[in-house]
Amino acid sequence: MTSIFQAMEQGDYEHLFFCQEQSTGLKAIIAIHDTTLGPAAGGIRMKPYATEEEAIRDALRLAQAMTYKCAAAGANLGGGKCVVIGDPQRDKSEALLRVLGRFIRRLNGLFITGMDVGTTLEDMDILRQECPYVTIYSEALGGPGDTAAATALGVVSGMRACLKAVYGDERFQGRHVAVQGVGAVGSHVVELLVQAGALVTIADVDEERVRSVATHEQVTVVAPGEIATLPVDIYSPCALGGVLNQTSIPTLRCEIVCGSANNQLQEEQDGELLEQRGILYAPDYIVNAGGVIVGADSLLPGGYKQQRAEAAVRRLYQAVEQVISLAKEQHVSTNRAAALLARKRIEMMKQVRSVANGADAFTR
Ligand SMILES: NC(=O)c1ccc[n+]([C@@H]2O[C@H](COP(=O)([O-])OP(=O)(O)OC[C@H]3O[C@@H](n4cnc5c(N)ncnc54)[C@H](O)[C@@H]3O)[C@@H](O)[C@H]2O)c1
Repeated sequence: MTSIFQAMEQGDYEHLFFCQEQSTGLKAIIAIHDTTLGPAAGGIRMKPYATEEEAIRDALRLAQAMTYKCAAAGANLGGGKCVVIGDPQRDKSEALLRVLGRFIRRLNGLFITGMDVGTTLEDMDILRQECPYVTIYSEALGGPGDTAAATALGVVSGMRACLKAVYGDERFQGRHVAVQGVGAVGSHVVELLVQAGALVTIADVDEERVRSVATHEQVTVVAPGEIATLPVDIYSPCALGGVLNQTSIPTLRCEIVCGSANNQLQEEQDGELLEQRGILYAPDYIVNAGGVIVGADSLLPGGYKQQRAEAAVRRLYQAVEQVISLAKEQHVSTNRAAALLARKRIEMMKQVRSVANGADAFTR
């Protein structure tokens, strides 16, 4: 890696914090990318990184991705990430989590957080004892609880915006959706689609999962290898990343791709391949932002309120609508339009901030 300051300068990062505590073995890095739109939001990832450099790189990369996610999703949040160096099975302890909570509390709301790979909702409950800036925690403690349902609501709101753009009608009646992966998010997506009157086909490598979800008469099951190429209105990847690539895109037979899986496009240019095929792609990092949006609600006056949080998640409809219209206007793919939209929002608020600073200077 180039020097740390060079890396920060290249990606225009605001802060990089290193947290160390001997008795618990805590070694954590908190990257704050951009707080123009609001406090930096991002989860806590715990992984046995091979080197410190790898951990720093991951924190920087993921924090930047969060800036774009929040901005494009219309949230008033910036981007950050915390990575903890260690094996979650072996090295995680209550004391380590509480110390980390204290470090995050010291940042005074600059960074708000929840779980990610290697951390759980139970871990967040422990951190929450030390730090009010942990925004995803158990319902029993007054928090939003597991965010899979909110993520699914965001995905289905994104599907509605896509249906409206493609067919001029956002309703699901008579529409056919193929859901790939019916885990935490996918199972909720299926439930919402069934309620809305869609025909749903599902596939999962875990047969137990398939059995538990295929209980409605509107739901049919196919083998995992078949789900992506069904002739459907919407293909919804809710399992793995990289499913949209040079090999898979020519075989798709859907009008819309909209699902929760992270990093669905193997390469940025796969967005153009989808566009050339006339398939509308709802950028994954926008439609799967429901969890982050729900978390931010915990910070509002009176604490977490489910109805208010769900209303905010439903507004992902408008975020997707904006991306679709910007893509048309600029003749770019929807994934490029999402990045443009994110940059536009950040630039707009940077200008507002400079005006505010000017006014402050004047009154002083
Ligand atoms: N949970 C959230 O709130 C959330 C938020 C944002 C993004 N995401 C992303 O959404 C995706 C799903 O998340 P989740 O929390 O539901 O995970 P999960 O592990 O609960 O569910 C994933 C499901 O996909 C199945 N699967 C794996 N490989 C498959 C294949 N080849 N074909 C069909 N099914 C397969 C698994 O058996 C599992 O049931 C992930 O990419 C995740 O990163 C989740």
